[in-house]
Amino acid sequence: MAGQEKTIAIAGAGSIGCYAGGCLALAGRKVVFLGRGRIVEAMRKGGLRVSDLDGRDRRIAADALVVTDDPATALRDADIVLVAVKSGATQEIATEIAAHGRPDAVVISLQNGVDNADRLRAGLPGRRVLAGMVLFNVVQSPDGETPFRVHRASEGEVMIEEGVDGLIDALDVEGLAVEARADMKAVQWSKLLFNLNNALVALCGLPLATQLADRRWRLILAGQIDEALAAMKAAGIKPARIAALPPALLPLVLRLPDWLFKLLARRMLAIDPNARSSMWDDLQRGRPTEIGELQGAILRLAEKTGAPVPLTKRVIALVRQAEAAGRGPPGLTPDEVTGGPRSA
Ligand SMILES: NC(=O)C1=CN([C@@H]2O[C@H](COP(=O)(O)OP(=O)(O)OC[C@H]3O[C@@H](n4cnc5c(N)ncnc54)[C@H](OP(=O)(O)O)[C@@H]3O)[C@@H](O)[C@H]2O)C=CC1
Ligand SMILES: CC(C)(CO)C(=O)C(=O)O
Repeated sequence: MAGQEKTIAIAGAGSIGCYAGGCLALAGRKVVFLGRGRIVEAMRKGGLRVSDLDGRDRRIAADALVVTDDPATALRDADIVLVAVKSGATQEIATEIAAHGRPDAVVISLQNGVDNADRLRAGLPGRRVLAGMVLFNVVQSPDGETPFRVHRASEGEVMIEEGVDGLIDALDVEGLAVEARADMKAVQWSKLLFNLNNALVALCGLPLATQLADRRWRLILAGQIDEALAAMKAAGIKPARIAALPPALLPLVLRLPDWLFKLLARRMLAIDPNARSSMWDDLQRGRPTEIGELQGAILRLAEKTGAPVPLTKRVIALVRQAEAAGRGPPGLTPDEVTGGPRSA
């Protein structure tokens, strides 16, 4: 696949889709954004602003963008389809790609969770579907800000399953560091460990940097990671190393006192002060969350292996309650999440 002339469709123009698509468009790639309502309207009206924590800040005028809410228009010419919808919309987007996409297009899931690429494969038999994983956070501008802005709020790469020649050349551009991996299942399980914090951020409502700097929250995250690692071990799953720390050391480092954690985990804490988590975005907008794909994946492993996951179950229940209440992030304290004071 020869990179530059390929047409890239962004299936789900939200935080990740607009950031990835924005970087690709700024690098001269042909990009078509498939989105919905609020964001399509904002991009058509005011274009797109793409910024990051390294100080890059670029704008793409509305008339230089191809933005549509029509799947046929977005997908019919695409050589590469980057899927960036939330997990709950995977089935629907697979149906749209099956109906309107080219049979030879390469479809890449950029979604969190361990099952989305497999779901796309099931909905797109005979098509080339690759797993991908985004390791950074993206913050969207508040409603009404013009132009609509997506800001990469932390460091990190995009990892994509290896196997298609020229794909990395087509996608690895300024602001979007893309790397091919042979072990994407293990990468997905490893990213899931980090994503266990999405629910805690959603439940407390604090910015990610503030929440992670507080040991009481880190103890809860460490407890969830302990449960997840034990369930993975019982199921024979070995998460990949995707960060400076090997997965097995994460709980240990998270349990360090604040001063030592801040010293050792500088990269983890190098986050824009406004960044929260994609699950916080969902509660904030009254949308269903991905709790069933994140903590839910650990619960399913536990049910198969018999590994005990009481904290995981409690976090799932609290997020479900918040979804049902529909009043946004509930602003819980660490004790309210655990059901009482917690020991180290
Ligand atoms: N945000 C982040 O920082 C990170 C997110 N991720 C993962 O990336 C994935 C995408 O997350 P994120 O970008 O935050 O999600 P967003 O909700 O910001 O973006 C998804 C967008 O897709 C739109 N959409 C859904 N279905 C369709 C459809 N059929 N046609 C057109 N548009 C559609 C949604 O519209 P509507 O809301 O109207 O349904 C929404 O605007 C998730 O799996 C997430 O976990 C991974 C790393 C970081
Ligand atoms: C990068 C990270 C972990 C940021 O919280 C994320 O994946 C998300 O918000 O979904």
